[in-house]
Amino acid sequence: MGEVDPAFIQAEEHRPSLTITETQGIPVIDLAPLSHPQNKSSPAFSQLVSQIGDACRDWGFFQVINHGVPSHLLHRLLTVSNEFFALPLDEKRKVVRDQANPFGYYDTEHTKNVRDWKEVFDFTMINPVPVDTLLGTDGFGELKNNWPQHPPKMKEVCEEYAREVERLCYKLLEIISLSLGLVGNRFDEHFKSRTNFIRLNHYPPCPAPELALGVGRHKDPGALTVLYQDNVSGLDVKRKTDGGWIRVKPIPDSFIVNVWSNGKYESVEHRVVVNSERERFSIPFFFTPRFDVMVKPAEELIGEHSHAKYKEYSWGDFFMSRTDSNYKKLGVANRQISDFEIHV
Ligand SMILES: O=C(O)CCC(=O)C(=O)O
Ligand SMILES: [Fe+2]
Repeated sequence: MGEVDPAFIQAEEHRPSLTITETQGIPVIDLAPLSHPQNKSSPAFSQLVSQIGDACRDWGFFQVINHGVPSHLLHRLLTVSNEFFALPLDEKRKVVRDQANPFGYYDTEHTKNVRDWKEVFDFTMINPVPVDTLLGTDGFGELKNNWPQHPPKMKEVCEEYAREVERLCYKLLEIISLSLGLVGNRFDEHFKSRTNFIRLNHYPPCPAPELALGVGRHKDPGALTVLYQDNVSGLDVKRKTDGGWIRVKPIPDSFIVNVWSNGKYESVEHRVVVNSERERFSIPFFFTPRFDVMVKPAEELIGEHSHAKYKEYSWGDFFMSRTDSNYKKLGVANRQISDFEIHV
Protein backbone atom coordinates (compact mmCIF):
# COMPACT_ATOMS: atom_id res chain seq x y z
CA MET A 1 0.00 0.00 0.00
CA GLY A 2 3.04 2.26 0.14
CA GLU A 3 2.44 5.73 1.47
CA VAL A 4 -1.32 5.70 1.19
CA ASP A 5 -3.37 5.60 4.39
CA PRO A 6 -5.73 2.57 4.32
CA ALA A 7 -8.67 5.00 4.80
CA PHE A 8 -8.25 5.92 1.11
CA ILE A 9 -8.16 2.40 -0.31
CA GLN A 10 -11.19 1.41 -2.37
CA ALA A 11 -12.62 -2.11 -2.24
CA GLU A 12 -11.25 -4.10 -5.14
CA GLU A 13 -14.40 -3.92 -7.26
CA HIS A 14 -14.44 -0.11 -7.10
CA ARG A 15 -10.82 0.54 -8.01
CA PRO A 16 -10.32 2.50 -11.21
CA SER A 17 -8.77 1.28 -14.39
CA LEU A 18 -5.89 3.58 -15.22
CA THR A 19 -5.78 2.51 -18.83
CA ILE A 20 -9.32 3.66 -19.68
CA THR A 21 -9.37 5.73 -22.86
CA GLU A 22 -10.59 9.29 -22.80
CA THR A 23 -13.62 9.75 -24.90
CA GLN A 24 -15.77 12.57 -26.03
CA GLY A 25 -18.66 10.11 -25.47
CA ILE A 26 -21.01 12.41 -23.60
CA PRO A 27 -22.86 14.77 -25.96
CA VAL A 28 -21.40 18.23 -26.60
CA ILE A 29 -24.13 20.85 -26.94
CA ASP A 30 -23.69 24.33 -28.38
CA LEU A 31 -25.70 26.86 -26.36
CA ALA A 32 -25.22 29.68 -28.88
CA PRO A 33 -29.01 29.86 -29.58
CA LEU A 34 -29.48 30.99 -25.96
CA SER A 35 -27.56 34.19 -26.50
CA HIS A 36 -30.49 35.47 -28.59
CA PRO A 37 -33.48 35.03 -26.26
CA GLN A 38 -35.79 36.72 -28.77
CA ASN A 39 -35.41 33.61 -30.94
CA LYS A 40 -37.36 31.23 -28.71
CA SER A 41 -39.64 30.34 -31.57
CA SER A 42 -36.73 29.62 -33.91
CA PRO A 43 -35.92 26.12 -35.21
CA ALA A 44 -32.46 26.41 -33.60
CA PHE A 45 -34.07 26.86 -30.17
CA SER A 46 -36.45 23.89 -30.61
CA GLN A 47 -33.55 21.80 -31.80
CA LEU A 48 -31.61 22.76 -28.68
CA VAL A 49 -34.54 21.69 -26.47
CA SER A 50 -34.68 18.28 -28.12
CA GLN A 51 -30.88 17.84 -28.08
CA ILE A 52 -30.81 18.54 -24.33
CA GLY A 53 -33.83 16.29 -23.74
CA ASP A 54 -32.09 13.42 -25.57
CA ALA A 55 -28.84 13.99 -23.70
CA CYS A 56 -30.61 14.00 -20.31
CA ARG A 57 -32.50 10.83 -21.12
CA ASP A 58 -29.70 8.85 -22.75
CA TRP A 59 -26.70 10.04 -20.73
CA GLY A 60 -27.72 12.17 -17.74
CA PHE A 61 -24.54 14.13 -18.53
CA PHE A 62 -23.56 16.51 -21.31
CA GLN A 63 -20.96 19.21 -22.01
CA VAL A 64 -21.92 22.72 -23.05
CA ILE A 65 -19.96 25.23 -25.11
CA ASN A 66 -20.81 28.88 -25.90
CA HIS A 67 -22.54 29.04 -22.52
CA GLY A 68 -22.03 32.77 -21.98
CA VAL A 69 -19.86 32.61 -18.83
CA PRO A 70 -16.78 34.69 -19.74
CA SER A 71 -13.60 32.68 -20.05
CA HIS A 72 -11.54 35.33 -18.25
CA LEU A 73 -13.75 34.72 -15.20
CA LEU A 74 -13.17 30.95 -15.42
CA HIS A 75 -9.44 31.54 -15.50
CA ARG A 76 -9.52 33.98 -12.58
CA LEU A 77 -11.48 31.43 -10.59
CA LEU A 78 -8.97 28.67 -11.32
CA THR A 79 -6.18 31.03 -10.28
CA VAL A 80 -7.71 31.86 -6.88
CA SER A 81 -8.51 28.20 -6.32
CA ASN A 82 -4.91 27.31 -7.09
CA GLU A 83 -3.62 30.02 -4.75
CA PHE A 84 -5.91 29.01 -1.91
CA PHE A 85 -5.03 25.31 -2.00
CA ALA A 86 -1.32 26.13 -2.25
CA LEU A 87 -1.46 27.77 1.23
CA PRO A 88 -0.02 25.87 4.20
CA LEU A 89 -2.49 23.49 5.83
CA ASP A 90 -2.78 25.52 9.04
CA GLU A 91 -3.79 28.59 6.99
CA LYS A 92 -6.50 26.60 5.20
CA ARG A 93 -7.68 25.13 8.48
CA LYS A 94 -8.43 28.64 9.76
CA VAL A 95 -11.56 28.49 7.60
CA VAL A 96 -12.36 24.84 8.21
CA ARG A 97 -15.90 23.60 7.78
CA ASP A 98 -17.39 21.80 10.77
CA GLN A 99 -20.44 19.88 11.78
CA ALA A 100 -22.43 23.00 12.69
CA ASN A 101 -21.59 24.90 9.51
CA PRO A 102 -20.91 23.01 6.27
CA PHE A 103 -19.18 25.90 4.44
CA GLY A 104 -15.40 26.35 4.28
CA TYR A 105 -12.31 24.17 3.87
CA TYR A 106 -12.34 20.42 4.37
CA ASP A 107 -9.80 17.68 3.65
CA THR A 108 -11.28 14.55 5.12
CA GLU A 109 -14.41 13.99 3.07
CA HIS A 110 -15.58 10.40 2.67
CA THR A 111 -17.80 9.00 -0.06
CA LYS A 112 -19.50 5.76 0.94
CA ASN A 113 -17.14 5.48 3.90
CA VAL A 114 -13.90 5.59 1.92
CA ARG A 115 -11.80 8.73 2.17
CA ASP A 116 -11.53 10.84 -1.00
CA TRP A 117 -8.10 11.90 -2.28
CA LYS A 118 -8.97 15.59 -2.39
CA GLU A 119 -9.43 18.80 -0.47
CA VAL A 120 -12.40 21.12 -0.96
CA PHE A 121 -13.67 24.60 -0.22
CA ASP A 122 -17.48 25.02 -0.14
CA PHE A 123 -19.48 28.23 -0.25
CA THR A 124 -23.09 29.18 -0.79
CA MET A 125 -24.84 32.08 -2.51
CA ILE A 126 -27.20 33.15 0.22
CA ASN A 127 -25.25 34.27 3.19
CA PRO A 128 -26.22 33.57 5.89
CA VAL A 129 -28.72 30.83 5.04
CA PRO A 130 -31.99 31.50 6.94
CA VAL A 131 -32.01 28.72 9.50
CA ASP A 132 -35.79 28.95 9.94
CA THR A 133 -36.13 27.43 6.48
CA LEU A 134 -34.39 24.26 7.64
CA LEU A 135 -36.95 21.59 8.38
CA GLY A 136 -35.97 18.97 10.90
CA THR A 137 -32.40 20.18 11.22
CA ASP A 138 -32.37 21.49 14.79
CA GLY A 139 -29.00 21.81 16.36
CA PHE A 140 -27.24 23.44 13.44
CA GLY A 141 -25.87 26.92 13.94
CA GLU A 142 -25.98 29.83 11.54
CA LEU A 143 -24.89 28.69 8.10
CA LYS A 144 -22.57 31.20 6.55
CA ASN A 145 -19.55 31.40 4.31
CA ASN A 146 -16.08 31.15 5.78
CA TRP A 147 -13.90 33.26 3.48
CA PRO A 148 -10.12 33.10 3.87
CA GLN A 149 -7.98 36.25 4.01
CA HIS A 150 -5.78 34.86 1.26
CA PRO A 151 -6.01 35.07 -1.65
CA PRO A 152 -7.60 38.50 -1.08
CA LYS A 153 -9.73 38.36 -4.23
CA MET A 154 -11.17 34.92 -3.55
CA LYS A 155 -14.55 36.08 -2.21
CA GLU A 156 -15.09 38.59 -5.00
CA VAL A 157 -14.15 36.19 -7.81
CA CYS A 158 -16.16 33.31 -6.34
CA GLU A 159 -19.25 35.47 -5.90
CA GLU A 160 -19.07 36.83 -9.43
CA TYR A 161 -18.65 33.32 -10.78
CA ALA A 162 -21.62 32.05 -8.78
CA ARG A 163 -23.90 34.78 -10.16
CA GLU A 164 -22.88 34.00 -13.74
CA VAL A 165 -23.36 30.25 -13.38
CA GLU A 166 -26.68 30.73 -11.62
CA ARG A 167 -27.89 32.65 -14.67
CA LEU A 168 -26.84 29.74 -16.86
CA CYS A 169 -28.64 27.29 -14.52
CA TYR A 170 -31.93 29.16 -14.96
CA LYS A 171 -31.55 28.97 -18.73
CA LEU A 172 -30.82 25.25 -18.54
CA LEU A 173 -33.73 24.71 -16.17
CA GLU A 174 -36.06 26.36 -18.65
CA ILE A 175 -34.86 24.15 -21.50
CA ILE A 176 -35.03 21.03 -19.36
CA SER A 177 -38.61 21.88 -18.30
CA LEU A 178 -39.58 22.42 -21.93
CA SER A 179 -37.96 19.13 -22.90
CA LEU A 180 -40.13 17.37 -20.30
CA GLY A 181 -43.21 18.92 -21.91
CA LEU A 182 -43.66 21.39 -19.03
CA VAL A 183 -43.81 25.19 -19.12
CA GLY A 184 -40.38 26.83 -19.15
CA ASN A 185 -40.65 28.49 -15.72
CA ARG A 186 -42.24 25.45 -14.05
CA PHE A 187 -39.58 25.10 -11.34
CA ASP A 188 -38.26 28.67 -11.00
CA GLU A 189 -40.00 29.51 -7.71
CA HIS A 190 -38.42 26.50 -5.96
CA PHE A 191 -34.96 27.92 -6.57
CA LYS A 192 -35.58 31.53 -5.51
CA SER A 193 -33.73 31.58 -2.18
CA ARG A 194 -30.36 30.61 -3.67
CA THR A 195 -29.15 27.84 -1.42
CA ASN A 196 -26.96 26.79 -4.34
CA PHE A 197 -23.55 25.80 -3.21
CA ILE A 198 -20.28 25.78 -5.04
CA ARG A 199 -17.30 23.60 -4.34
CA LEU A 200 -13.67 24.15 -5.24
CA ASN A 201 -12.07 20.70 -5.57
CA HIS A 202 -8.33 20.09 -5.51
CA TYR A 203 -6.99 16.62 -6.24
CA PRO A 204 -3.26 16.48 -5.38
CA PRO A 205 -1.05 13.93 -7.16
CA CYS A 206 -1.59 10.53 -5.57
CA PRO A 207 1.17 7.90 -5.14
CA ALA A 208 -1.35 5.06 -5.58
CA PRO A 209 -3.94 6.13 -8.16
CA GLU A 210 -4.85 2.50 -8.82
CA LEU A 211 -6.12 2.10 -5.24
CA ALA A 212 -7.73 5.43 -4.33
CA LEU A 213 -10.25 7.79 -5.94
CA GLY A 214 -10.48 11.60 -5.93
CA VAL A 215 -14.21 11.14 -5.31
CA GLY A 216 -15.77 7.71 -4.91
CA ARG A 217 -18.72 6.74 -7.07
CA HIS A 218 -21.79 8.83 -6.29
CA LYS A 219 -24.76 10.71 -7.73
CA ASP A 220 -25.05 14.44 -7.17
CA PRO A 221 -27.90 15.52 -4.94
CA GLY A 222 -29.04 18.78 -6.59
CA ALA A 223 -31.38 19.35 -9.51
CA LEU A 224 -28.49 20.31 -11.74
CA THR A 225 -24.73 20.34 -11.40
CA VAL A 226 -22.69 22.61 -13.65
CA LEU A 227 -19.08 21.51 -13.41
CA TYR A 228 -16.00 23.36 -14.56
CA GLN A 229 -12.74 21.39 -14.75
CA ASP A 230 -9.18 22.26 -15.70
CA ASN A 231 -7.43 20.43 -18.53
CA VAL A 232 -6.37 17.37 -16.49
CA SER A 233 -8.82 14.56 -17.09
CA GLY A 234 -10.16 12.42 -14.25
CA LEU A 235 -13.96 12.47 -14.35
CA ASP A 236 -15.46 9.05 -15.09
CA VAL A 237 -19.16 8.80 -15.96
CA LYS A 238 -21.16 5.59 -15.92
CA ARG A 239 -22.65 4.93 -19.35
CA LYS A 240 -26.35 4.19 -19.04
CA THR A 241 -26.42 1.71 -21.89
CA ASP A 242 -23.95 -0.82 -20.45
CA GLY A 243 -22.78 0.49 -17.06
CA GLY A 244 -19.19 0.91 -18.35
CA TRP A 245 -17.07 3.79 -17.03
CA ILE A 246 -16.03 6.36 -19.59
CA ARG A 247 -13.49 9.12 -18.98
CA VAL A 248 -14.66 12.60 -20.01
CA LYS A 249 -12.14 14.43 -22.15
CA PRO A 250 -11.88 18.05 -20.98
CA ILE A 251 -12.90 20.68 -23.54
CA PRO A 252 -11.30 24.03 -22.65
CA ASP A 253 -13.75 26.52 -21.08
CA SER A 254 -16.73 24.18 -21.37
CA PHE A 255 -19.03 23.02 -18.57
CA ILE A 256 -20.26 19.53 -17.79
CA VAL A 257 -23.94 19.37 -16.82
CA ASN A 258 -25.57 16.60 -14.78
CA VAL A 259 -29.38 16.51 -14.35
CA TRP A 260 -31.94 14.69 -12.18
CA SER A 261 -35.72 14.24 -12.43
CA ASN A 262 -37.76 11.32 -11.05
CA GLY A 263 -35.52 8.74 -12.67
CA LYS A 264 -36.61 9.92 -16.12
CA TYR A 265 -33.58 12.14 -16.29
CA GLU A 266 -31.37 10.31 -13.87
CA SER A 267 -28.42 11.79 -11.99
CA VAL A 268 -25.89 9.34 -13.29
CA GLU A 269 -23.18 7.82 -11.14
CA HIS A 270 -19.72 9.29 -11.56
CA ARG A 271 -16.34 9.30 -9.81
CA VAL A 272 -12.99 11.01 -10.05
CA VAL A 273 -9.76 9.21 -10.81
CA VAL A 274 -6.46 10.73 -9.66
CA ASN A 275 -2.98 10.36 -11.08
CA SER A 276 0.53 10.29 -9.70
CA GLU A 277 1.91 13.23 -11.67
CA ARG A 278 -0.48 16.09 -12.02
CA GLU A 279 -2.78 17.81 -9.62
CA ARG A 280 -6.28 18.55 -10.87
CA PHE A 281 -8.83 21.28 -10.08
CA SER A 282 -12.57 21.22 -10.67
CA ILE A 283 -15.47 23.43 -9.58
CA PRO A 284 -19.00 22.01 -9.40
CA PHE A 285 -21.92 24.41 -8.94
CA PHE A 286 -24.81 22.53 -7.31
CA PHE A 287 -28.08 24.18 -8.30
CA THR A 288 -30.38 23.36 -5.43
CA PRO A 289 -33.88 24.33 -4.27
CA ARG A 290 -34.91 26.39 -1.25
CA PHE A 291 -34.24 24.43 1.95
CA ASP A 292 -37.96 24.22 2.76
CA VAL A 293 -38.91 22.75 -0.62
CA MET A 294 -40.30 19.23 -0.43
CA VAL A 295 -38.58 17.41 -3.29
CA LYS A 296 -41.02 15.32 -5.32
CA PRO A 297 -41.82 14.84 -9.01
CA ALA A 298 -43.88 17.49 -10.80
CA GLU A 299 -47.52 16.32 -10.82
CA GLU A 300 -47.59 16.67 -14.60
CA LEU A 301 -45.00 13.89 -14.87
CA ILE A 302 -47.05 11.46 -12.83
CA GLY A 303 -49.77 9.47 -14.54
CA GLU A 304 -51.09 6.02 -15.21
CA HIS A 305 -47.83 4.89 -16.77
CA SER A 306 -45.44 6.93 -14.70
CA HIS A 307 -45.60 6.65 -10.93
CA ALA A 308 -43.48 8.65 -8.48
CA LYS A 309 -40.20 6.79 -8.12
CA TYR A 310 -39.14 8.54 -4.91
CA LYS A 311 -40.77 9.46 -1.62
CA GLU A 312 -40.84 13.19 -1.03
CA TYR A 313 -38.21 14.72 1.24
CA SER A 314 -37.19 18.17 2.43
CA TRP A 315 -34.13 19.50 0.65
CA GLY A 316 -32.78 21.24 3.78
CA ASP A 317 -32.97 18.06 5.80
CA PHE A 318 -31.36 16.03 3.03
CA PHE A 319 -28.54 18.54 2.53
CA MET A 320 -27.64 18.80 6.19
CA SER A 321 -27.75 15.07 6.78
CA ARG A 322 -25.52 14.36 3.81
CA THR A 323 -22.85 16.59 5.26
CA ASP A 324 -23.17 15.08 8.72
CA SER A 325 -19.92 13.33 9.52
CA ASN A 326 -21.75 11.16 12.07
CA TYR A 327 -22.53 8.78 9.25
CA LYS A 328 -18.88 7.95 9.11
CA LYS A 329 -18.66 7.41 12.85
CA LEU A 330 -21.74 5.23 12.78
CA GLY A 331 -20.18 3.18 10.02
CA VAL A 332 -23.06 3.72 7.59
CA ALA A 333 -22.90 5.42 4.21
CA ASN A 334 -24.15 9.00 4.10
CA ARG A 335 -27.65 9.60 2.82
CA GLN A 336 -28.29 8.92 -0.86
CA ILE A 337 -31.17 9.67 -3.21
CA SER A 338 -31.71 5.91 -3.46
CA ASP A 339 -32.79 5.87 0.22
CA PHE A 340 -36.03 7.51 -0.93
CA GLU A 341 -36.70 5.18 -3.84
CA ILE A 342 -40.18 3.62 -3.95
CA HIS A 343 -40.01 -0.04 -4.88
CA VAL A 344 -43.14 -1.29 -6.62
O1 LIG B 1 -14.00 16.71 -10.14
C1 LIG B 1 -14.90 16.34 -10.88
O2 LIG B 1 -14.75 16.26 -12.10
C2 LIG B 1 -16.24 15.95 -10.33
C3 LIG B 1 -16.44 16.25 -8.87
C4 LIG B 1 -17.74 15.72 -8.36
O3 LIG B 1 -18.33 14.81 -8.90
C5 LIG B 1 -18.34 16.32 -7.16
O4 LIG B 1 -17.66 17.13 -6.47
O5 LIG B 1 -19.53 16.00 -6.88
FE1 LIG C 1 -20.39 14.72 -8.31
